[in-house]
Formats: sequence, structure tokens, C-alpha cells
Amino acid sequence: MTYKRVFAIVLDSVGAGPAPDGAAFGDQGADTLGHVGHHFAGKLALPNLASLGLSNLHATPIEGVPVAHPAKGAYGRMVEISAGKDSMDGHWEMMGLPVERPLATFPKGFPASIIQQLEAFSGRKVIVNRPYSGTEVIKDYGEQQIATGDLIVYTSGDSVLQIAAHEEVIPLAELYRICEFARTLVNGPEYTVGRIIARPYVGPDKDHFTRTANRRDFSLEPTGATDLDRLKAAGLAVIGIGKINDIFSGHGITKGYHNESNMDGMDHVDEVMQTDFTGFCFTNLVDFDAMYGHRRNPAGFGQALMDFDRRLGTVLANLRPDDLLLITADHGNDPCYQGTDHTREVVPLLAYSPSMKHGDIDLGQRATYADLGATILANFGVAGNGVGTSFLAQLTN
Ligand SMILES: O=P(O)(O)O[C@H]1O[C@H](CO)[C@@H](O)[C@H]1O
Ligand SMILES: [Mn+2]
Ligand SMILES: [Mn+2]
Repeated sequence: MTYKRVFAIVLDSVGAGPAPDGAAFGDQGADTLGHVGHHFAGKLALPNLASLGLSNLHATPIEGVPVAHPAKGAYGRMVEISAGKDSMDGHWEMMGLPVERPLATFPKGFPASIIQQLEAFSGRKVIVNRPYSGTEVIKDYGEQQIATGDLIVYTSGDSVLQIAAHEEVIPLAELYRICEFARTLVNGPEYTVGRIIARPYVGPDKDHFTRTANRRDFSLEPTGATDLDRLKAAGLAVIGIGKINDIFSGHGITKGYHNESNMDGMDHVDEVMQTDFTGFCFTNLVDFDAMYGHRRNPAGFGQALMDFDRRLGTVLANLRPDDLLLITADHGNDPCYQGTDHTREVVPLLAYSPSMKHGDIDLGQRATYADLGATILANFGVAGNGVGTSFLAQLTN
């Protein structure tokens, strides 16, 4: 075992530029980091990410983020091979389970059979039932929901069935129950949907509705073993922070933390770093995606990156010589791109341990996100399923 503790932080939706198959997804030219940097015109201050090699891994330097000579860490990019570009595809692939067949999407809304069953179970009428932005849908239909108690069901370009519910109209426990029921309707074979997402919100009227941190994701059960299961079976600690637990339906996780926000997530990382364990801590920071990427808000996106970078400083200072830190993303969500959906991109890969003597290691463009899990398994001497190639040997220089 080279590293006793491995920490991976997924910056949800922080893509690093066009993917080789981006055009097939209608995402030609999408580049989350590049375009956020451009939006800030030199004022995107990410000193810690820069020192690890963030601009080194990008095709051209990100504006405001100097290329490190030498980079403190190892840097590269990862290409997604999964059929979709949602969080579930990305995270499962990182853990050795690429999603091979596209999951169902519903550009015209969910079929009547599903809607009827949802209405029968909940005793509520379903409204909207089409692709919509989650913040717009509550603005446009929230007041109607307050008046009628109807269920707001919507989707996106991803394989998701989302239910928005005012917390005082449809109590959380009821919303979660309805989502759990919805989950049972779309586990295949006819319709296989990646995630049911509970989207609670509060507020008096359409100009003041805000979504709460009580969002819950009800993912498809992993369709096979993941690297998390393998690590857990080998007796290692597997700690999930943020929506990791939801994305893997709790499989392969020994302890989970729910995040209220990115900063709350980093509090959890700091807390876990103070504990002694042997194993893997897997963190997802979702604000980049939910608050800024889907909202096409590059200013907010860049600010969230700078806020993360500050907290990364503390993490770097607290790392022990036998710790490994990995930073990556699950897909893109270019806030300067058309639409409001995720964007198919390559994702950043940064790796750092205080035990690296020279750093400045170019890991190149990895053929699949599964290289991440393969590396973690190799570190702990746990056998994988052959998907993904470990870069562990390249880290020690
Ligand atoms: O518009 P909101 O509700 O944030 O939803 C977005 O969040 C989902 C999960 O990332 C995406 O599929 C997209 O629909
Ligand atoms: Mn995501
Ligand atoms: Mn998203």
C-alpha cells in the first residue's frame, strides 16, 4: 500500500474542454473551465489548483490561471466512455462501471402509464411533465402548486425524473415516499431512468422561491459491482461525502455525510481528514452544477471555483505524507454554452501527495474515467474488473 488514505474530490460538472465524442452529444466546443476563465478575463484566481497543474492539463492555458513550471502534482484529463453525461454515468464509470447502454430520456415528457401510476399513488395531479429548468419550473408553476397541491414533474436532457414540491404543501417525508415509488416504476426493462430527484423548495411567492438542501437523488441501483464494493469487501473504509451515497444507492459505502453546500462539503472533508482510517474518502461538490452550470451563470461558477480553491489550501496543508488527493469532475456543464444541460467534455485529473518528490507528472489523456478507480484499487492491492488502467506507478517520483 503506497497511500493509507485516498481522498477524491469530484467538482461536479467542472469540465476541462471538448470531448472526442462531444459533437455526437450536440456539445461541440463546450469547455467549462476555459469559458469560465475567459468570462473572468484574467481575474479567475485559483492559486492552489494552478499550483497542482490545472492549466497544464487544459489544451490552452485557462485565462488567469498560470501554467505551473513545475506543477506540484500530477495532472491529466479523463475521457468518458459511458453512454450518458449525467452524474451517475460519470461517478459509476470512475468506479469501474461505465454505463454502456443509454438510459431513457423523455424529451416529450413521461408516458401516460407512468404519470397515471404516480397520480394514483400520491393522490395528487401531475402537472408540467416535460423538460424544464428546475428554477424556472417553480417560478412558473410553484404558485399553482401552492393553490392546488399538484405535483410538479419535470425532466431534462438527462435520464432524470424530477419532482419539485413546496415543503409546506407536500411535506418532505411525503415527497421522498413519492420519489421512492417513482423509482420502482422506472427500473426497467421498459423504462430505465438514471435518477429520480426530489426537489423541495420554500418561499412565499414566485419571486422568492428557493430550493433547499433537502434535495435527494434516488439512483438506479448499480447494475454490477463497483470499485467501492471491492474496497469495502476488502475491509477498507469507504467514506462518501455529498451525493455519493445517493449515486451508489449506499452500495460499497461504510459511512456517508450529507452536504448542505460546497462549503459544508469541505467542512466534512476537513473533519474526515482529522480522523485516522485506511481507505477511500469520495466527495462530491454539487453547487458548481446545480447552482451555476445549469443556471448558465459563469460569474457564480467562477466564484464557486475560487471559494473551493481557498478551501483546497487547507486540505493541501493538512495532507499527510501517506495521503493521496485526487481532484476530478463527472461531466461538463459549460455556463457559457447554449441550453441548460450538462455538456460532454473531458474532465480534469489532478493528483497530489506530499510524498511526491518532484511532482510535475503528465498523466496525459486517460481513455476512461475508470482509471481513477483502477488506481485506487491498485494502491490497496485490491483486484478490479479490468476496466481502466492504474496510473499509480506514475505518481511516485
Ligand atoms: O434544472 P435542475 O432542476 O437544476 O435540474 C438539473 O439537474 C439534473 C441533475 O444534474 C439535470 O439533469 C438537470 O435537470
Ligand atoms: Mn454531476
Ligand atoms: Mn447536473
